[in-house]
Amino acid sequence: LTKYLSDLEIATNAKMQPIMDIAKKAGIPEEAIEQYGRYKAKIDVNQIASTKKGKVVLVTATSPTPAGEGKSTVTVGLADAFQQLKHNVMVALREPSLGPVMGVKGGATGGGYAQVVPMEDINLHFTGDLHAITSANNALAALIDNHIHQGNELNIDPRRIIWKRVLDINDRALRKVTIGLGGPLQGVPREDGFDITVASEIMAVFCLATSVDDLKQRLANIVIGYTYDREPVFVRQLGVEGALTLLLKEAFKPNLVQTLGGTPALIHGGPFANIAHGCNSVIATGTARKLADIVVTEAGFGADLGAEKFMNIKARQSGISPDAVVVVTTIRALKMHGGVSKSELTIENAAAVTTGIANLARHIESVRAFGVEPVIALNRFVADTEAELAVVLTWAKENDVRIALTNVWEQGGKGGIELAEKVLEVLAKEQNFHHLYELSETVEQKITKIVQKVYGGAGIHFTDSAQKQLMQIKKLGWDGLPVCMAKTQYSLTDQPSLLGRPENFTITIREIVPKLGAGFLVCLTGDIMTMPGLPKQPAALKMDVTADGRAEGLF
Ligand SMILES: Nc1ncnc2c1ncn2[C@@H]1O[C@H](COP(=O)(O)OP(=O)(O)O)[C@@H](O)[C@H]1O
Ligand SMILES: O=COP(=O)(O)O
Repeated sequence: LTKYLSDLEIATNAKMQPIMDIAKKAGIPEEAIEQYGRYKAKIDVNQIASTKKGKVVLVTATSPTPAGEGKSTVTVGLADAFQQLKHNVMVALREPSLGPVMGVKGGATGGGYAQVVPMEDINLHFTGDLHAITSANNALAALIDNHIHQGNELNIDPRRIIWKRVLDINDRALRKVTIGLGGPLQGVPREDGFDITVASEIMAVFCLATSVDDLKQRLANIVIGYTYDREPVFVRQLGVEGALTLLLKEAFKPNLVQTLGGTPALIHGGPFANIAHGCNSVIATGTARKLADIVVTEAGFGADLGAEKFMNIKARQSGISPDAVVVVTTIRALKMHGGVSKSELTIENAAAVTTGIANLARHIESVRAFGVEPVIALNRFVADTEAELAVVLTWAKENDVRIALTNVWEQGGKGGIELAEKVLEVLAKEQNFHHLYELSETVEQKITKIVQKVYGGAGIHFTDSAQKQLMQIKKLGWDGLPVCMAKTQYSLTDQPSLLGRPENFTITIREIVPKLGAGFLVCLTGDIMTMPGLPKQPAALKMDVTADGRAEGLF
């Protein structure tokens, strides 16, 4: 195989335009731009007066392999293709978490010649937003424990605090901890635990808030736990929503960078889609819509996760509904769903593609359940053979689904022209977007609809503790909220090893966590973890800094 440059080498060799030129291209007024060096800036959205509402193209995927199937790559390449076709286009992406960067999956800045740059900055500390979110989350945790230590006026039951600390690193050793040890001066001992920052409700609030004031109100509404009388305790009762907002107000401004093709890109917020809602911030997508005729954005993992939550949570709260949906799939993912082991995914196996295409079919049906027409982006890898590609291209034609063989990783925007043309066909038609459920339906009905119409399963089961939590949620009147399913990304079921297109299965809800600041109920299924662990060979092992100060091993 031809020696391909790494993502980092391509990004490092690229000649970036000064961010002020990118901002000008995007139509952002100078007074709105707060530069962070020559190639990054934060945008004061209050200085953008435009009332335009550009069309939104949501990029999702089929159930992925651990490496991911190319949503970020296709998002960037498709936007560059629209730009080559002379459309006024912007990208809206989530910010990478250091969890996957140092762990299994790697970065989230696309790949090959379809990347956002400067990829090294974006994949590491960027403009500090994730650190700000971590600090705000942990400041709240410290303020809760201090309240208890100083006399516990609110009568908080230390055994029923649901607010956890966070860290933006995969660290299984922190999943369950005991704090306050060492005697009366060290606080009040209790069990605690850490989630990864991108699972924090602060991240969700940050991504769903429409203004600083809305951010503050949402922070005030966060439930941190319950009193000894089982009454909920809100942040506002601690009187710290102002401090938390102060810690977040600069981070709350979306970040402007560029693609390798010079397309303006806003990157802001980064919730995972398996344990959180998986969409970049409303303020970034909303701002991009004010500036561009077409906004290409993505939601995490497969259509059963990020896309479902985009439709039922982000679109419902923000009014930003998709005008087209791109479903990214790959020969390797379909082979995996056709029963091929991960170590053999580069070996030709058209028959396995034929079997695994059932997973793609399921996701196409799911997108159509929301009244939006999907376009398949068959993201081509060098190992793909004509016979394997033909299986998918033929299936799409026989099933009347638009499809484009997409080569943006190798060619940048040029490799996405056919995809852009197919998406433009959909954008030219009125869509009949609708949510999957009404908020007035019961929590059980909402989850059942997702299981049946998106996962393809039969029904749901609540564990005893989840049943008790549901009863309390109903008693407190919180059951009118949408649900945010926390489920494995590998399977349509809650069992990671059940691939392909399982049917007649039940999803088990083991815990329900009310997130009143974000405005949804997180329903944890199977063994999903909100603090992932590092793998045997973390990506960190390949990272280094050369003698002349250059990064190495960043993908
Ligand atoms: N066509 C392709 N050929 C080779 N590598 C690719 C291709 N598309 C994506 N990749 C690589 O696969 C990984 C996952 O891509 P990414 O766009 O991050 O997926 P997702 O956003 O769906 O998680 C990245 O390392 C990216 O560089
Ligand atoms: O939340 C997960 O997002 P990716 O699919 O981009 O890894």
